[in-house]
Amino acid sequence: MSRSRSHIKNSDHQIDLFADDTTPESPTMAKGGDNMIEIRGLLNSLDSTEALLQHWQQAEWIRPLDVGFARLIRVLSEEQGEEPDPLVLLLAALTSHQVGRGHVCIDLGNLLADAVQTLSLPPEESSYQPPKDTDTSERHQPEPAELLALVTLSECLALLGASCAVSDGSHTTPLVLNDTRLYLRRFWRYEQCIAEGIRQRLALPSPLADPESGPARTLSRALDQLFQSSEAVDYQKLACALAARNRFAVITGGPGTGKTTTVVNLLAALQAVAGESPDRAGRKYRIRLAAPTGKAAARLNESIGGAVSRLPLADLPGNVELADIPTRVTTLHRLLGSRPDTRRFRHNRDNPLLVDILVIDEASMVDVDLMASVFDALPANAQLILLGDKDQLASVDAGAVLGELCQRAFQAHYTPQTAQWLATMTGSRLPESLVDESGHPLDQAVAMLRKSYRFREDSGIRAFAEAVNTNALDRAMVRRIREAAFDDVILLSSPSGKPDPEDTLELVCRHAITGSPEAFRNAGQGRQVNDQPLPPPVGYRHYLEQLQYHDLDENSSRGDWDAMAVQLLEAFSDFQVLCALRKGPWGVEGLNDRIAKQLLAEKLIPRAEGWYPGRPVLITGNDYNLGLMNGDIGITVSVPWDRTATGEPRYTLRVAFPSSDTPGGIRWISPSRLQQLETVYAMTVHKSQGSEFDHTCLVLPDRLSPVLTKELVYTGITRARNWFSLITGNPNVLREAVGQQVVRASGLAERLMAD
Ligand SMILES: Nc1ncnc2c1ncn2[C@@H]1O[C@H](COP(=O)(O)OP(=O)(O)OP(=O)(O)O)[C@@H](O)[C@H]1O
Repeated sequence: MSRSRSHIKNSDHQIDLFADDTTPESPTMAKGGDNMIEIRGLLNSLDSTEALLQHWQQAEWIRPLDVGFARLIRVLSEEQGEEPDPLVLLLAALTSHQVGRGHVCIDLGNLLADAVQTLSLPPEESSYQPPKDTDTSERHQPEPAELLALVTLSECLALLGASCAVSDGSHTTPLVLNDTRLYLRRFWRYEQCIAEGIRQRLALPSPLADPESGPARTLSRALDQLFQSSEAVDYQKLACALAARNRFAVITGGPGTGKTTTVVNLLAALQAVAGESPDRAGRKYRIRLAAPTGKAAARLNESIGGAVSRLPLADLPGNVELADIPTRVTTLHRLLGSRPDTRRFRHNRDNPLLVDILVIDEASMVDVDLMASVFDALPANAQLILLGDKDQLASVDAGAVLGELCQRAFQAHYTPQTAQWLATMTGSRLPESLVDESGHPLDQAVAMLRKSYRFREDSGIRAFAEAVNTNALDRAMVRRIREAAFDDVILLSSPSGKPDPEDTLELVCRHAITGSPEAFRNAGQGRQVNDQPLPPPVGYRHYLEQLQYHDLDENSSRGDWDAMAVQLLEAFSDFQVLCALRKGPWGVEGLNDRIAKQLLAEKLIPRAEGWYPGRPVLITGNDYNLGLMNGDIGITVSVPWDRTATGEPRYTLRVAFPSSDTPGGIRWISPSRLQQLETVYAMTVHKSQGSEFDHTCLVLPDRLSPVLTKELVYTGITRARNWFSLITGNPNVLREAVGQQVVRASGLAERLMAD
């Protein structure tokens, strides 16, 4: 079934063949010219298209994986007796490239309308010079946008539609075309699975839907006991009611808006309903709590215990006991049963999880692959509750599931029926602006918490984060921060007052050591949090001095060393430098190097390279044998547990990690056993998701790059619990960064809204 591709051999043929095309001709085509014909000619043969892809790979614009995928399409097509169209190969490679950039698919309309923006190619930091290859040195090697300017949407759709490597998903092909979205099959399937899992749960009837029913009355009584706020509208109570009614629900909110508090109350209310339900004969729900990373799980572990212990259990219907509300949080990988060397989990549709309710915290970090695995492993009628901050950076891997599901959360779009039900159940009347006759079923399952209980009204961290998030960061706000008008936020820049990279990077290093308390208002003195005095902000000197001056020795017990390591890890989490980039002087690599050298110069560490006491490390890949997860942080300590040949104690280095099994416990691991790690004086904002630090310093580079976005700056600011410092190589970069927003291509929201 070989097909000729003469229709794109030259533009005359193309115009004939696509005479009914409504897409306007591109200006480049209208201009015509030799160069255009030459560029177009690259799509005449498979070999020249493959050579071009390889050229882009050499330039590190696309990955070997992307070129390999295009080659696979060619091989599979040829096996079926079809010569694939070179344009199909090109689109296959670019779709794979987009997946590598976090997109679930490529929207061909957007691609052809603005290829540079859609693909981010060539990358802004690319310094590539074309190689002097004998075959290619004379030929112009076009950029993707130049090539794509010569093709039309209908041409792409027609060629993809005719290719044996592409289908609408109804049979197995490596590419799936859905309207104008082109997917790698795997990612189309993930999206299908998630959409199906949500849709099916939203359609399940709820015993709570009738406010007069027994279960609904129990829920209402429980909510009244659990929420005794005097506010006109208690959004936590509303969120709780809404999430209780649906087998799928999302609760989103900024830092400290009470997501943990709300979910604990929700679980108590659901157990009260179970306890009173004759169908269940007093059997409570099996509930599991999970988070995408070890760090996020540990943080929820810390906060949930307190919230559970404050529950007014005695006042609740249904004989709810403490043991009915879980306090142990596991990672999603552990819950699903990850296995080495395969992305398939032990729990799946053939071996579902034994759970009635699953709560996933920090759900913004869950990519489509993992989310699809969750739906695959959940029993069909199990309830799924996602918690997270919709405005944070999306997952590192493809997808922005939480963000998409919460696209309409701010306006809520509750139907009058939902508003009435909520009023009956909670006694709170929703503002009219949140009610919408044409609200969609998904809207009825999404709740947004709108009041921060962690940050006071006058908090700079809160004001700064809100301004970034709502596009309200103006000069006046920046001036206020610069002039230390807030207690908790400072903006530091080059002492010379001009953007000077060397000066500013020096400043970052000095700040990283002391935390610059003197730069904060009143030198950071005199603040109180929950009526307790708050110590001033610190830098890395704080934990390194704890390590230098500890008084343990060979006679100290393992328990003493564990206790010291717990304190050390806690002290380390009091400060963290965050940055946007990985490479270069403003990235993790450059900053780690510089900060380590400065710490060495100050004699806080004995050397700046290799392993040494005090070296903090971040695990960058899951290691199931050691039980370490991507994102875990450990600190290197010299311990006297080895023996010399004569039996004398000998000090060797071990890395202390918080134990994931025993709260407050420590695991000591020999550095030689650790595989994927990096020093963590500086950490990317991406890696910091799910973590919080008492004092966070965000370093922005002196030039804009595509990774610098509003979401990144917001996520960086909201990692700070009490103190936040911003250091920027160029003040304009902050303004420009918050003007850039992450938009990830995906069809999930549209699929769910299409019903
Ligand atoms: N309704 C409320 N009234 C008073 N204090 C509250 C209320 N809800 C939450 N808090 C307090 O606010 C703080 C933050 O609450 P919580 O940890 O539940 O928020 P969160 O949204 O989960 O925070 P994070 O951003 O850390 O995930 C806690 O100290 C909690 O006790």
